[in-house]
Amino acid sequence: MASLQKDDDGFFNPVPPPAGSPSKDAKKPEAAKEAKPEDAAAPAADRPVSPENDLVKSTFEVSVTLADQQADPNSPLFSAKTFEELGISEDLLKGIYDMGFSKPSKIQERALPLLLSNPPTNMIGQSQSGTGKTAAFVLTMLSRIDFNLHKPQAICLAPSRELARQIMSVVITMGKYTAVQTEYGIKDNLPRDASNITAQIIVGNPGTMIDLMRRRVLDVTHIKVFVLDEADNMLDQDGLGDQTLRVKNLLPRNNNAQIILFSATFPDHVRAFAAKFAPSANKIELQKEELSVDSIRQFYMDCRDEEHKYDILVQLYQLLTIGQSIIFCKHRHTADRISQRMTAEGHKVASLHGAKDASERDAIIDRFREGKEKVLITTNVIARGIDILQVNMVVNYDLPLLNERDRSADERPDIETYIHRIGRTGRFGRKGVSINFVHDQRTWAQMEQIEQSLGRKIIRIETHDLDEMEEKMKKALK
Ligand SMILES: Nc1ncnc2c1ncn2[C@@H]1O[C@H](COP(=O)(O)OP(=O)(O)OP(=O)(O)O)[C@@H](O)[C@H]1O
Repeated sequence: MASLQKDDDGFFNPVPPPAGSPSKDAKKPEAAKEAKPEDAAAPAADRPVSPENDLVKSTFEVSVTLADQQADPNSPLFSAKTFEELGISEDLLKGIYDMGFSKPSKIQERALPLLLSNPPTNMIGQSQSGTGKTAAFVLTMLSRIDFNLHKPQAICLAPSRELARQIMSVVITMGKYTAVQTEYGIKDNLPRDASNITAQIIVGNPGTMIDLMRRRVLDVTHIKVFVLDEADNMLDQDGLGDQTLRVKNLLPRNNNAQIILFSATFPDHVRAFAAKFAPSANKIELQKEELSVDSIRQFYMDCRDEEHKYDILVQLYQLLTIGQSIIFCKHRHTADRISQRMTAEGHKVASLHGAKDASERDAIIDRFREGKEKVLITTNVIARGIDILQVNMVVNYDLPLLNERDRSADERPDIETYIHRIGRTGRFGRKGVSINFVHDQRTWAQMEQIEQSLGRKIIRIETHDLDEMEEKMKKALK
């Protein structure tokens, strides 16, 4: 939890367009309405695929089945409708098709008509990781603002700097046929003596947003839409809850902004607060057993001790670098130490956490996004929201525990953070693998609790049999 709170810092760096960002003249795919499997592969073409490489190839091939998944009523990617039928403006439709989207996902199909209807109604929306929630709230912000009014009209808050930058890149890409103007509410983006923000959409972190509002750099008189991405985390009293509430309380008393909360998880202890925060909201909820995505195969490896965990990670290096991988540790110093050791032993890895300065953080995530680094060793700082399609493996070097959120002695696993961490792979129908390292009775029991909570089997992989390991991975990614 500590790392999540400390994310709201650093310097502004321009966001590179997301990998595979649209070409200027791109049009709606001809066969969008009746996408054939081959057509569906187009959105994934941004990934650096080497055809001679089995694992990457199989990950690539899975995207070919996207059209099938979007036609399966049981899939979270299913939709019976087209984007045209959801009431989206022409300019925004062009932006969407430029991004290679041909059909909405389930959450987009269900949420967009509710989000766009008048009078505006609040929304609490839940959908599995990687199923397209960002597009739903970004399209709402872009649909509701008056482009002729040069005042802030939509605020979007996210828990980390990295996620705010990613959301902004979606706003810019989707809104490229509109006259939208945007500004960051992330630390050190604006000079201290900045005057009034005239941009319409502001995306950032709550600490900086409070500062901008208090200093009246951010005039909130005209705010019509207020979005919380990763809303359960943004509202959690053990997380960013206080700061988020302060942002809301700084909006004018009579302000009727549409409040939109999205997340893949809404644990019981934040549900009541969420309902108070977004009164009379339309609600889209998941059942407990729907929380984790089928396309992510979950494994565990039984290590002897802490040192053995490191050895196994090194042995896994070849598999980790076939696509891209994210390794989650509990502490920043663990992430740094592993990264330094592996680097000294000749492996190419990067580490990212909240203690690094912001310009460095931006450079590290950008390099990873561009595929220049293949292995990223990190903390919970990027457990949520980060969308990098080519990530096909996540390793929980340390399992996430509740005591990282509330600094208590609570050694139970943090199920929500686990769901978000493994959700960095298996994005929008792609296959992915997660591996948990356990090394003693305690961590074993914690993993069993995760297994029980999610109602899913976590499969053992032997630590001494690299061939078996590779075999299982290949099968999982097929
Ligand atoms: N309709 C669509 N067709 C094809 N791709 C889509 C569509 N909607 C979203 N995507 C892509 O799916 C990926 C996942 O979307 P997004 O990041 O919005 O997921 P999310 O639901 O917010 O996940 P998380 O809970 O992890 O934050 C992105 O790469 C996005 O561009």
